Amino acid sequence: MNDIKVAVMGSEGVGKSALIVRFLTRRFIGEYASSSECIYRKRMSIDGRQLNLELYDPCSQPCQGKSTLNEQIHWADGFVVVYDISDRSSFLTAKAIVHLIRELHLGGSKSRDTDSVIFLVGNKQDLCHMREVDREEGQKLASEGRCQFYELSAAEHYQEVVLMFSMIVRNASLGGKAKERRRRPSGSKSMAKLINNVFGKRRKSV
Ligand SMILES: Nc1nc2c(ncn2[C@@H]2O[C@H](COP(=O)(O)OP(=O)(O)OP(=O)(O)O)[C@@H](O)[C@H]2O)c(=O)[nH]1
Repeated sequence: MNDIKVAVMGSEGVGKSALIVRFLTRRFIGEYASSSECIYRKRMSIDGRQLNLELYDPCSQPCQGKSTLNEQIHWADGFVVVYDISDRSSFLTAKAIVHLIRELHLGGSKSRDTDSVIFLVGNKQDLCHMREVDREEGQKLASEGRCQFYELSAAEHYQEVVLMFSMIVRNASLGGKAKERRRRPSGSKSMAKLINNVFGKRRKSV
């Protein structure tokens, strides 16, 4: 079965955990523990193919064994880069992350193949009365960084969140890195071991 690894990235408090929990459990809880990083696992069927999804939720606060941004980028097949539409500084962080992913993961590749594995997400759309980042700015960054763009609310939207995650998983499964792993099954085992060593973290199944 195909393993697909998606990292959810962005600055503190933008709603990374809220989006993941919404996708995995349908619920919006309101407060989420953020003292440890973790990988959530889920089996999915996309286009009739069975996939094992691993979703990485980083820890914004200093914590033991914390992986670096570079490690997260090298680990993942697909990226959800989140900012909060009511917080401009989170948008600037998202911008820096998008550029870093393009440089490190995609090696500056101009191939169309790589265009669809970064999703830029403006979260907390329900706070549009406190908006600090215009939708057009998000769209502009997405087109510069060749990302897909979504504006949504983990608090209020369920279908949109599910659609967004389903699309990134689908695109990541078709991307170059996942394809390469499928061609080299023996390599994938040792890679999984290596990743476990790097992250050395608890895994959750939902
Ligand atoms: N209004 C509103 N609040 C949200 C939304 N998504 C998340 N929040 C709130 O934003 C706060 C931070 O959410 P988290 O999911 O913990 O954010 P995070 O990015 O995982 O934060 P760290 O783990 O600290 O990096 C919480 O109080 C959430 O309830 C949203 O769509 N709308």
